[in-house]
Amino acid sequence: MLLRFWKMHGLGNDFMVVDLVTQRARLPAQKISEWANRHTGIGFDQLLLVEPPTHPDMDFRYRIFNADGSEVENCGNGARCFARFVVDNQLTAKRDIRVETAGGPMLLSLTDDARVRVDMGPPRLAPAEIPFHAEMQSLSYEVETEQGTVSLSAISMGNPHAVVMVDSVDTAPVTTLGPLLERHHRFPRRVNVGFLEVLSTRHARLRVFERGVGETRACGTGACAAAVAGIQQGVLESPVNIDLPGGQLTLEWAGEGHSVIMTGPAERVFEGRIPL
Ligand SMILES: N[C@@H](CCC[C@H](N)C(=O)O)C(=O)O
Repeated sequence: MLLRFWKMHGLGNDFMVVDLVTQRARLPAQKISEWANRHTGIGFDQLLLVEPPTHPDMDFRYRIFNADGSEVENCGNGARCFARFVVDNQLTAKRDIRVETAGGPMLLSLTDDARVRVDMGPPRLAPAEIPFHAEMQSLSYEVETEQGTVSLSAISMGNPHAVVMVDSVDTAPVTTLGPLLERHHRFPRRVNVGFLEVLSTRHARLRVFERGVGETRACGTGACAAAVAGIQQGVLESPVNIDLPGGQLTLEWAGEGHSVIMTGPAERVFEGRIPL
């Protein structure tokens, strides 16, 4: 069979998006990592599946697979592409779309300026919910690594994130410390690692070493986690603009118990069919 898909991206974090509402397919992990390959496949950071909901109050189920084939709980840039995909493919006539993910429900809304606003739900800060091994919840934790002791915040946006404050993202050890922390024993389900440089209370820069992928051009959930970490530590204020290598996201957060709101673009690159 030929499987129809769209190639999309949100700030250069790129996706293969497959409609499993009108098509039926089973996609083994090995197939996903073959297609993710940038030399011999389609090339993408994540595969996004659009499925019918399993709960009556939801519009769709949204599933996410990293380039290594592992299924994960959430993807923020993908959520914006998901909204654009279901609207442009006329899978819904709604402008406010409720989706279920393994990381919890999300509300996706198309804005008048062609961007997508996502209610990502509240961040989870209790160590057991991240999951992260720590005796008690704290704004920052000291973690021992082969590169010395690293001070980081640990936050779940449905998926796990570590945020490390740096003086400059240009010189931050993204590709050396990133993989060490990704597989650190204190993060039993591995972790996405963000390096945050604060420029002012409303403006920051971020690079993210993503679990199951490596450094990407942008990470939506990583930007949410970085905004939460910065606001909690009193160095950022909501709303905050975060510059990633692929472009800018706007994040809003009113504090513990409130949802993080992320706004940014979602683009279609091309559509295709691939043998399954
Ligand atoms: N690119 C994403 C996050 C994708 C999942 C992540 N790599 C994980 O393993 O949790 C985003 O935009 O949030």
